[in-house]
Amino acid sequence: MTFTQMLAAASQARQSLLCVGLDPDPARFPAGMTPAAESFFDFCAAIVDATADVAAAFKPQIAYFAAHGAERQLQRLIAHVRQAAPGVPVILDAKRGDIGATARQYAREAFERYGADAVTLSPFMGFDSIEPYLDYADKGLFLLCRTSNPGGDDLQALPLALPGQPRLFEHLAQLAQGPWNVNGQLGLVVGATRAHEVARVREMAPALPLLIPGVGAQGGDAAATVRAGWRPGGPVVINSSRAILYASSDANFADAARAAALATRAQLQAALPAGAVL
Ligand SMILES: O=C(O)c1cc(=O)[nH]c(=O)n1[C@@H]1O[C@H](COP(=O)(O)O)[C@@H](O)[C@H]1O
Repeated sequence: MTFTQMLAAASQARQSLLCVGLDPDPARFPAGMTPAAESFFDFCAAIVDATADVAAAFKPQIAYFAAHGAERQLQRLIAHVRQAAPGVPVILDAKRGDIGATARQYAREAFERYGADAVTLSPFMGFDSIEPYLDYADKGLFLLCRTSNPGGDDLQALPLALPGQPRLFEHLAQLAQGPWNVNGQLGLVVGATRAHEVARVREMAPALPLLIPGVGAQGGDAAATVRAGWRPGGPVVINSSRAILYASSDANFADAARAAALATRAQLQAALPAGAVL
């Protein structure tokens, strides 16, 4: 099964477009939970258990683990997702990008060490920095395209001296939809804070899966994002991390996370066109 098929099956089974982001910040752990390495697993596993039937995907952000030496906890967590939410894909958010020889090591890290189903990549170094990941033909590769942060404008919005003068992110969407997508593994990251550009990316890349972060804590418009990005045959998965993880800082944090995830899923579903089938 390819990553895209896996994502579609999970999205259909859970009637959900929601990706639950796993960004464990010890400064925000609930009362009574220590910042010890084990807590990274305990906290995230509780969130996974509470949202296992709501999430179409989980997206652990590797820096939140690696910065605290908690890589083993990330490995345990991904194994836990397999048990608690079978069939739900894990998107490892690593935003890697390097020369081919080094990229090969990053690919091995994502897919062999962690066993992720997909990874986020920075395409800034060009196609040969993506190529080593293509050897893992059943895995998904989400290329940063039009990111949610304000500084995304600095480079991504620059017009290129190419026919039609596409902006950098538009050109990238074309490459990912076309010549770079040799195994059909590519998807794009587009920020929910830029709903009108989600629509533009969808126009340039009608069939690619879109990973859309930026709802919740970053204030993106969840409904506008779905309307702009979802098409039959053009899947989307919309990530929310902090708004779910830290919905409560008390002992009831997992129940609060579940409530936040259910509310977000409902909001995303309500924005689908009438008669849409996931
Ligand atoms: O690739 C990403 O996931 C990503 C791309 C982007 O453009 N913006 C963005 O916020 N992200 C990630 O998505 C998550 C957003 O977290 P919240 O703002 O807490 O929902 C973080 O893990 C970010 O690193």
